[in-house]
Formats: sequence, structure tokens, C-alpha cells
Amino acid sequence: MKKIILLGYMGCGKSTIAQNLSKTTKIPFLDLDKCIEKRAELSISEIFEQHGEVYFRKLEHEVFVELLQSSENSIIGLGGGTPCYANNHELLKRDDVVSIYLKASIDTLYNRLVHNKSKRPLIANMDEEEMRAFIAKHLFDRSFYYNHAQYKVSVDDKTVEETVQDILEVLA
Ligand SMILES: Nc1ncnc2c1ncn2[C@@H]1O[C@H](COP(=O)(O)OP(=O)(O)O)[C@@H](O)[C@H]1O
Ligand SMILES: O=C(O)C1=C[C@@H](OP(=O)(O)O)[C@@H](O)[C@H](O)C1
Ligand SMILES: [Mg+2]
Repeated sequence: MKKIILLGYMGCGKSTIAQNLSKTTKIPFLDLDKCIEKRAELSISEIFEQHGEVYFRKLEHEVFVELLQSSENSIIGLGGGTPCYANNHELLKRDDVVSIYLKASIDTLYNRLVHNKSKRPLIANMDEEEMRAFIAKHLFDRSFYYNHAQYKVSVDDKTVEETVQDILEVLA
């Protein structure tokens, strides 16, 4: 196996779980958003503000393709939208990729995002009511792409350690 890819909606824990899974497995991890920020020399919020979402999606696709080209073993935490644009979901079918959907309920996502929205330009300016309705619809729209993942791991009511254990069982 070469790449373990974590996908799912904003706030499901891709970045947190990728980092912790890396500690346990000693496989290096990469966060796609961090790689994009490094490439653009701008934060995700600044990319959206200065160049718009279409530019961000193009960059996201380019950097994702590059990460997949590397021959190193790695754990990659995608952005929430990554599988939903530029046919990126097709790239998950590669033989050297194991894709895992971290599946969270609307309540879990809402509770995690409500105090953590400022760096997420798609929801940063929404009030709480608006954000809950947005998550519900957006998650529904995106589930089609998330369901292309090879495996699904439910993250509701689990600690980081429990989710990491569940992923290790899937990989075993
Ligand atoms: N059990 C848990 N698993 C993962 N993240 C959790 C958990 N409980 C709380 N959190 C918090 O939820 C947020 C998840 O955000 P993040 O890891 O950035 O997700 P993503 O990359 O999917 O958007 C973090 O602030 C993290 O500390
Ligand atoms: O869902 C999305 O479209 C996005 C999710 C973000 O990543 P996280 O899912 O890690 O928050 C980041 O890529 C950007 O703000 C867009
Ligand atoms: Mg993330």
C-alpha cells in the first residue's frame, strides 16, 4: 500500500485523524490544504478571498495529483471538497490508494464546526441557523462523491483514538 487517503465533510476530522494515525503507524502524513497553502504562499481563506473558489479548486487538483505521483508511503488528509471536483474521485480508484470516508452526522459536524468556522471560507460568515441548514444540504449533495471511498468509518461519538483504532482495523 502506498497512500491512505482520508476524505469526508469539513469537520469530520480528516486533518486531526491523519496526524494521529501517522503517530501510531509511523507513516508520514500530509494535509492537502497545508500543501496548497505552502504552494500558494497564502492561507486557504486568502486564496478564496484573493483568487476565488474556482482558482482554489484548480490548485487543489494540481497539488493532489502531485501528492499521488510521489512514490513515498503516506497518509493524506484531503479537503472536504476535494473528491467533489475535477474528477478527483476517479483518482481514488488507483491501485496504490486506500480511501477511507470519515462519516459524520449533521449534528457531529455542526457541533465541531460551530466554534471552528473562521478558517473555512465556505461557512465563515454564516450564522448558526444558516450553517446547520447549509451543512445538511451540502453533505447530502457531496455524499455521492464521499461514497466512492473504498471504506467508511463512522466517527460519531468516538474519540480520536477510537477512530484511529477503527481505521487500523480496516487496514489490517
Ligand atoms: N473525536 C474527534 N475526532 C476528530 N476531531 C475531533 C474529535 N473531537 C473533537 N474534534 C475536533 O473537531 C475538529 C475537526 O477538525 P479537522 O481535524 O480540521 O477536520 P477536517 O480536516 O475534516 O475539516 C478539530 O477541531 C478537532 O479538535
Ligand atoms: O469542504 C470544502 O470545500 C473545503 C474544506 C476545507 O478543508 P477541511 O475539510 O479540512 O476543513 C478546505 O479545503 C476549504 O476550506 C474548502
Ligand atoms: Mg482539514
